[in-house]
Amino acid sequence: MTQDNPTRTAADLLTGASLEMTGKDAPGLQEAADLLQPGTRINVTYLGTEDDALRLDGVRAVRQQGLVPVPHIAARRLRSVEGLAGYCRALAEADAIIEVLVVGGDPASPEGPFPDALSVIRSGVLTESGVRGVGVTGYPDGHPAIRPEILWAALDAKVAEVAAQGLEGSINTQFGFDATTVLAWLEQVRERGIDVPVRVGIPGPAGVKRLLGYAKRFGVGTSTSILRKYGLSMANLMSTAGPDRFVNQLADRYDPARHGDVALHFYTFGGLRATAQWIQETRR
Ligand SMILES: NC(=O)C1=CN([C@@H]2O[C@H](COP(=O)(O)OP(=O)(O)OC[C@H]3O[C@@H](n4cnc5c(N)ncnc54)[C@H](O)[C@@H]3O)[C@@H](O)[C@H]2O)C=CC1
Ligand SMILES: Nc1nc(=O)c2c([nH]1)NC[C@@H]1CN(c3ccc(C(=O)N[C@@H](CCC(=O)O)C(=O)O)cc3)CN21
Repeated sequence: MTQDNPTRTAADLLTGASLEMTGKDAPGLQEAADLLQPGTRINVTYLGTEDDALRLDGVRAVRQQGLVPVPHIAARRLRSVEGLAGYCRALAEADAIIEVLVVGGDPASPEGPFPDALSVIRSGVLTESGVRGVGVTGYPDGHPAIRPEILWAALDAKVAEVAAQGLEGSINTQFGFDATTVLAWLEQVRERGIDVPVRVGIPGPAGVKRLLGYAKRFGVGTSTSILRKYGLSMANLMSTAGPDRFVNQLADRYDPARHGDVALHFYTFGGLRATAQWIQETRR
């Protein structure tokens, strides 16, 4: 430990952490809200299994709790420009168009006019709706269907476009289980000259079976050694695994000079209260 690189604790790193929910988690948010710091950002996903009405339920629930909604927009799921504009209008009416996260979207081919996040940002619809901040995604583990050089080029282009529109940029990463991979990826991001804040995605405490299922679905690395380091037991699928070790490792080795502005983002996978509780206990 040197004076210009003081050791951080997990509690330090948890300041300003954000959480993620789906539209149907709206009732669950009520049970978690009392555990969250005022002003906590809550992302509301844009799943193919939900519609705008359900997503808006989630967004409104966030507002009702005095928290800050960060709605997601999945480019490839949008059917039309009007559909995007309509969703943005509804968000504005719900006083929820402060910051959005634009993701590519999982459909193998686009369902409408937007093949990627960049085309949504370029459309100008977001700025016309009054958005001030736009987040984009990052992939410390890579993406199963997209080559790394494509991902890096897309990241450069999106961050540049967001800045050119005078918006506040940020990067939200896919969840992962390996702090070493995340730190190496952060160094690469900064070496490219990208200096926007990064929210490092991690799963909240959840059942092992569920975590592994989502990891497989989204192409997140789960080698035996990574899982062991994370503290997740493959031998006990019925157990629960929390991000304790991951967050401690990240806090130990985080160096602002090399990794830049970093916060944490929790994928709650249906466990909003469990995650909120974990954050509260770890911040103590
Ligand atoms: N929270 C969430 O919902 C998250 C979703 N994702 C998913 O990761 C994928 C990539 O997203 P972004 O980095 O925002 O990409 P992007 O929109 O910036 O696109 C980057 C490049 O990959 C291509 N691409 C995008 N999605 C694709 C797909 N599903 N299949 C094949 N090629 C695709 C695009 O055409 C473009 O060339 C998307 O499928 C996105 O939904 C990733 C992280 C979190
Ligand atoms: N490529 C990619 N696509 C995504 O859609 C995606 C990611 N990555 N990374 C993580 C986030 C978080 N995601 C999710 C997906 C589903 C639930 C969810 O709550 N699902 C319900 C029902 C699904 C089930 O029964 O399996 C649940 O109760 O778990 C939560 C977050 C989707 N997300």
